[in-house]
Amino acid sequence: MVNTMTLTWEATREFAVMAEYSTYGSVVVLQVNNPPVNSFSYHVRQGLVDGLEKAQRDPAIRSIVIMGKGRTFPAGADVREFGTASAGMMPDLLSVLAAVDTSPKPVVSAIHGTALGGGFELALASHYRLAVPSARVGLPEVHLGILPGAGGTQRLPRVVGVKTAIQMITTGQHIKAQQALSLGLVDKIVQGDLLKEAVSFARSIEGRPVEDRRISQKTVPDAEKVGEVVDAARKTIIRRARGAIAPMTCVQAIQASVLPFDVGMQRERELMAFLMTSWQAPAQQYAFFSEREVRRWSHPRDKRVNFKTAKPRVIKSVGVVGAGTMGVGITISLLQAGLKVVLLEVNKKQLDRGITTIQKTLSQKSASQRMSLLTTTMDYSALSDVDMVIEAVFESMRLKKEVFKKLDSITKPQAILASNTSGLDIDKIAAVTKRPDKVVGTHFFAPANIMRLLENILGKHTSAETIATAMQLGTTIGKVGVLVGNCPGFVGNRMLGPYVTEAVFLLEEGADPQDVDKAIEEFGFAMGPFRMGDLSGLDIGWRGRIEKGLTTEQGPPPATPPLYRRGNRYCPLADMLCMQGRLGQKTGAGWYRYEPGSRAALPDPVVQQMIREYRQEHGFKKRTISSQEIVERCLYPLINEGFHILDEGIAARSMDIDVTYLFGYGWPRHTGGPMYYAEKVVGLEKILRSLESYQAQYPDHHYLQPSPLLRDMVAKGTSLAALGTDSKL
Ligand SMILES: CC(C)(COP(=O)(O)OP(=O)(O)OC[C@H]1O[C@@H](n2cnc3c(N)ncnc32)[C@H](O)[C@@H]1OP(=O)(O)O)[C@@H](O)C(=O)NCCC(=O)NCCSC(=O)/C=C/CCCCCCCCCCCCC(=O)O
Repeated sequence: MVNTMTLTWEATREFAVMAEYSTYGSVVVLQVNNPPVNSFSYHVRQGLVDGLEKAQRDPAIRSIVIMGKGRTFPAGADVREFGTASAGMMPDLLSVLAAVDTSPKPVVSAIHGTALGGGFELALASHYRLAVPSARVGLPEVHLGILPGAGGTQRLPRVVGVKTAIQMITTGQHIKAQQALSLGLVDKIVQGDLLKEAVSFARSIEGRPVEDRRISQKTVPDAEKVGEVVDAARKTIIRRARGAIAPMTCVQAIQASVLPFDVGMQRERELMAFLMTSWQAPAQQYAFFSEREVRRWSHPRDKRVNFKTAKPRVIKSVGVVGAGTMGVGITISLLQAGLKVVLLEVNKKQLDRGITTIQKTLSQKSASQRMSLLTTTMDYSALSDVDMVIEAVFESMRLKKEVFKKLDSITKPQAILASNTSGLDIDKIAAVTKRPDKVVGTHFFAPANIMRLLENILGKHTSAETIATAMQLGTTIGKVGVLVGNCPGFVGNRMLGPYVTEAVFLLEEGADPQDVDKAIEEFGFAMGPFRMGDLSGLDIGWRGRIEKGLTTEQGPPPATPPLYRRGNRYCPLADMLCMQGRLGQKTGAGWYRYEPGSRAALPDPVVQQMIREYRQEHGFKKRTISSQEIVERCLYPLINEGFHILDEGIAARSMDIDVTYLFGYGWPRHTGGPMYYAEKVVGLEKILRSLESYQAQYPDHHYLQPSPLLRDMVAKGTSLAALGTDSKL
């Protein structure tokens, strides 16, 4: 704890600057000035307490307004301070809010931008709340692995009731001003100049008693139903949490809001301490900052490939080639961002289907405006004037080369040509054009209008300007763009290879698809590998293996040992399903069976029988495999591949890999991503020893062979953070 008496004049001046004090007659306005989001770092807290004390001392002051300067009302605690000495320095946020709550002079919070977390808790501790129509409020702490620990779990239910508070806090949703007004969370929506309106409002309530305005003194409206409400919510919250502990801990804190305020606050504090000291909170905070940090991209291949120096081209119109699932999803994303799109599809039926889906998906309100940005065509010459083309045709090198040749001859010379390939060699595609510097991979994830990840692939000749443009496009359309290098499968799908391979080997040894999926889903994935395969279509992988010559439509290539391909162990079970026409959900059967019109994966005795016969034929003895082994056998080889990827410079930093998995593959956020999980949760040495031990048992499973980088890091005690290029430098 720091004794404020010892602080220098310099520091005192800093407090004042971070919470500016101005008077308007009888009204004091305290404006938080801590760009970019006015978070409550230590100096802001001290500035607010100083300002409040000064206002109380001045008899001419009769009311106080708190606002944010610049783009927003405070967006919460300064998360970068968590775990540092400044976080514990007094005054803490709780004492700032206590000073607001107990102020004898009325305090008005005037909200613009986003009042989030501690920011919204400050507003709830105030006696009145005003908001501009575009403002949003919410308590999103659950996404950072914590709870609203500055009274949010106690004050919110006193206004909206336990049921709505549970809903708001466990989802962390942001609420628009109008809805906040109808829930009683703001008192008035003000148009025009917020400062002027807030000062005039503050004058209008001067002299009124503040006691009945204190939310802390109210009781919870649905207090008598608390047990019932919690019981009803529990199952859904636990299912949605997928192993994250924060959501149910938030509920426990909200439950305490029916107790006297001080008792509830004490309970909130204890539960906050529990979460703050868990391993999940730092993991989720790492995920929050990594999502933003990947915007500061660079690549070891070329110094010019760096966000600081590379300038993007301006993109106003985009051509999309292919109106299949991916092309349609990409088109919707582009239209929603207000870009002009020319959608090309050579098959008329497919084009019509695509247009119908686009129309249905765009929100009713803006559909006609967005649709006016769309031109559809079957003729390549309609692409002659676009600034960029994204090709989204079937995943075949031959077809992609054909399309790129056409695009190269038709589009203007400065147009950027992007391929939505999920793993094909971007250099080979670029090689058929006369502008390889303007060719880039833009790997979207299905459904492309929903999934946030955009994996941007840097080819051998891709220019810094081209990659900057692809990264910028991602931001424009609301994606999280990650820059990666070119290799089969890039980062995401390359790491998926060992995961899926090992999952299928587990079937040989005794597991059923549902055993593997259950263990992986209990770990926190939304879907295990077999349910995921059925959803995406088993033919995608099968076609890929056929293209690589690993199998044929009729079975193993001639003169191939059944369980080996090119010297590596191979399990043909997935190929066998495809040969029977079991391609997943779309054919009503894959690893599971599906009732017509249902997506529920049902264990299928036919598959179980097929696996049994296969084990018998190849001499595998069924054994019981624990969930722990399933998780380790599937996830450690995936992580191991991440080390190969770092070693080869395909990803510049481990956080690029983590963000890829968090936003593209449903890796559970509370574990931080595969590389973070390996280092901070399990420990690199344990991962290495497990791989070594499994490799000793299965010497011909080549994915179990530990990466040289992993071995080296364990030997030297190096950390992943020390490996990455510090893009901020
Ligand atoms: C919507 C946003 C606010 C803005 O979005 P956008 O405009 O897109 O901008 P971004 O790119 O997201 O952000 C711009 C930069 O700002 C950085 N940023 C954003 N928010 C924060 C923040 N809260 N802290 C720090 N930095 C922040 C961001 O990284 C960007 O930086 P850069 O440009 O990349 O460098 C959006 O940003 C957003 O949603 N932000 C998060 C909002 C949020 O989650 N708020 C809640 C924060 S947590 C909180 O408020 C908690 C309050 C309770 C504190 C209780 C204290 C008492 C505890 C007592 C118990 C003690 C236990 C002790 C146990 C122990 O340790 O012993």
